[in-house]
Amino acid sequence: MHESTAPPTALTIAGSDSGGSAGMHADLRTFFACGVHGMTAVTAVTVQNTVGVTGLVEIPPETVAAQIDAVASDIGVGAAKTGVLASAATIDAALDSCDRHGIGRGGRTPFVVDPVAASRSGEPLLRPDALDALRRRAFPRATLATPNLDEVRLLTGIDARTRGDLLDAAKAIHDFGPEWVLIKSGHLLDDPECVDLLFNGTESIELPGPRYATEHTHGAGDVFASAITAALAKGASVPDAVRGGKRFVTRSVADAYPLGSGVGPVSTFWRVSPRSY
Ligand SMILES: Nc1ncnc2c1ncn2[C@@H]1O[C@H](COP(=O)(O)OP(=O)(O)O)[C@@H](O)[C@H]1O
Ligand SMILES: Cc1ncc(COP(=O)(O)OP(=O)(O)O)c(N)n1
Repeated sequence: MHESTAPPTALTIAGSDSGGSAGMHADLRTFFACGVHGMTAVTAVTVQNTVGVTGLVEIPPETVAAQIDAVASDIGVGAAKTGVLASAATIDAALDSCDRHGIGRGGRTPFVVDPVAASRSGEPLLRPDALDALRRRAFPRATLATPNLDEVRLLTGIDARTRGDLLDAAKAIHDFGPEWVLIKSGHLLDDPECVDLLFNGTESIELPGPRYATEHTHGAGDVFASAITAALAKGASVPDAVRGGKRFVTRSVADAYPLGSGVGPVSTFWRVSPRSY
């Protein structure tokens, strides 16, 4: 009998998107494209398409924890990331399980906290009580936190409007306890480029990238965090994983495609089926 070696593994603790553009769907497609076996702990089911989110049903917190326990105890988790965490109760249950399995700072397994708070069309994906739980439980365990500028505003009150404001934003998030912080610049619409900032309390690294004139960027943040998580699962350092993730998401935005009548997704299959360049 032929047995091959198992690939690296990564876990996403996230919500589903019925439209297939964001959330755990984007995460799994990115893990696949990066050669990593993807696993899921589903936190919420969203009713979502390219126009917006019209419903969200939370999975019971104990079921979220049970999913993490099931895959960590049997398959093993090379790296983990979060997406929609829904509520304080889900964050507490998920972080208790992560603690049991050495996921996050102080453990063996790198942990990327993407503090998704709302859909791009503005519908909340997080209960208000979850913001404090993110600060109290999730960030102190994070190897890397990856907020966008709306999430920075919600979590810190800092309203970053130019590239020059990103370091203050990174410092404020870093104060909550993650080892590294990645501030994403996609929402700086007046900036001709998309230059993100990586910070660890002493070192700050700029991640340059072009800004493409496309409205189809649904799922960009999920794809970025998942590509980073996949690289961490393969053993990359945080700066190398983030540089690789930036290349991956930039190419994904370059190949973004229209879908439905609203905002289309970034492409996660450009390595298999490239459209541009
Ligand atoms: N129009 C664009 N062209 C190129 N890169 C983009 C564009 N919009 C966003 N990005 C990049 O996609 C990644 C996700 O950024 P952002 O949109 O800020 O996060 P989120 O999807 O969580 O709101 C970042 O690396 C950002 O620089
Ligand atoms: C279920 C679900 N999870 C996350 C998001 C948000 O996706 P993200 O990539 O962070 O942001 P946008 O690129 O869509 O702005 C979502 N919509 N649904």
